[in-house]
Amino acid sequence: MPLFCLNKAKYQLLLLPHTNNNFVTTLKTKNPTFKHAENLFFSSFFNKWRLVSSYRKVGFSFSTKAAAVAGVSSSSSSSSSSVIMESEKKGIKISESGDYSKELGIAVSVVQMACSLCQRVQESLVSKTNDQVQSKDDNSPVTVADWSVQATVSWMLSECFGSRNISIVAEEDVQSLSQFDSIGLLEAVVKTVNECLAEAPKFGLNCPVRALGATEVLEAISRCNSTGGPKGRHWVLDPVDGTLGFVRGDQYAVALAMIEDGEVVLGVLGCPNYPMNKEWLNYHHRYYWMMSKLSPPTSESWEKGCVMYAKRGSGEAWMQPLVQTNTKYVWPNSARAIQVSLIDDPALATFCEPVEKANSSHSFTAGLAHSVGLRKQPLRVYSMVKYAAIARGDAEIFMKFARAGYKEKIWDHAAGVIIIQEAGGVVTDAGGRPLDFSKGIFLEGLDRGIIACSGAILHEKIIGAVYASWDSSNL
Ligand SMILES: Nc1ncnc2c1ncn2[C@@H]1O[C@H](COP(=O)(O)OS(=O)(=O)O)[C@@H](OP(=O)(O)O)[C@H]1O
Ligand SMILES: [Mg+2]
Repeated sequence: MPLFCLNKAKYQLLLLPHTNNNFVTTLKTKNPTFKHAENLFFSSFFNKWRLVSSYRKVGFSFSTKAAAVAGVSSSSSSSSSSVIMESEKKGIKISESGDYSKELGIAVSVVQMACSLCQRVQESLVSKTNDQVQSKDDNSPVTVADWSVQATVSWMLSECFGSRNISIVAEEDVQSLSQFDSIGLLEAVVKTVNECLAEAPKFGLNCPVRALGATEVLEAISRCNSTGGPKGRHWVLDPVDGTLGFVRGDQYAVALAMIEDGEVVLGVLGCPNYPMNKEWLNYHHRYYWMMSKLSPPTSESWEKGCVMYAKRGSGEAWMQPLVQTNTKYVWPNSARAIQVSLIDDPALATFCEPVEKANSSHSFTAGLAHSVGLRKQPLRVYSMVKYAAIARGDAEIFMKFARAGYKEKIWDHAAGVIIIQEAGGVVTDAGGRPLDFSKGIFLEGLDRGIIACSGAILHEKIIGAVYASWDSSNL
């Protein structure tokens, strides 16, 4: 590892991947049940259909195609919102019903803004010891970034589409922030939101005419109190997905999706620390951060950060680099198409899973991996960056098996699922059925766990292994 030879054993240890090899569990194989056969048939049909649409050459095509996906045109149309006017000037077409071009264009700009906010806050967390981390009721750390992103995205979407017309389902609630002993935190959030909104023109959006006050910020956060459901249009936001990764200076994501009549129709995933050199996904981002400080800042090997997006039924998913300081964002910002990996041999495939054992059973997935012949170490990555890794072709499988009783939330999956599907992959529950985003904030009816794969062959193998081993597992 010449890159890491700092002649200090300490550093070599630090640079070890934060993954363990747990390929030791052996499983008793059982015959598939009738339900298994039925679900395999279902998933196989579904997968083949997906596969047919995904087996095409995408390569590195640039801007014009990405622009077409988002409906970019030079046409203008009348609109009362100044933010929309600005978007139109940028070339984002006002969408007709079912087109979603305007929504996609604005969502991508807003996520770019949110990523820039998060980067600033995370830099300050990584470089100093922080007093910006709070405890939520469930003891997970919550940061200024969570609330600030939620306020910013909510304010921007309300400006663009009208606060009365908009339904937003988002992770954070306003309670702990509005308590009297949170004044310092609220001040920090208001400051962070205003700093971010002041930069809106750089992202082709309009900033408020004057800085927002605390009441307006709290209002913007609490406006995200929708519970979604089977009818109508709902935006779904995870302001900082992978809070643990964020506070540890590692991977996290800003995830924004749009659900219409229970179906995810748009997904935007900002991954500010996603390394363009995929090998770095194996390492704790803190070391990447440290190395990038040591080596020249212009070095291409440290290039990181992207926003991925997709629109339902387009059969295409796209990735833009993050907007750099002093650069103006111009849609579609050198977007390039992304596609899932074509590897279907388990021995060559990489599987991802949550870092925390508490969030997914590492021993069960190690057993599955062993039984289908996966040989590589699991890639443990925080947040929906795991979905991004599959969509970009950097890994082939993502598995999550939460403990019994835990209900998965729609904001932890919506954006990632549609991006993988449009990039040519398959996402289902462990019974082979599509995830149901129509039932409110939870993925109700989820069968055991979530399986996302680059293609049908690996997907069928994993689903088969789940059926074969579930009854003997202690899940
Ligand atoms: N007990 C339990 N079981 C399963 N899942 C849980 C659990 N608790 C939380 N969560 C949700 O998992 C989100 C983090 O998932 P990750 O895949 O990033 O997990 S990990 O941090 O890498 O371990 C995390 O999202 P964030 O809160 O945005 O970080 C939670 O929504
Ligand atoms: Mg989350």
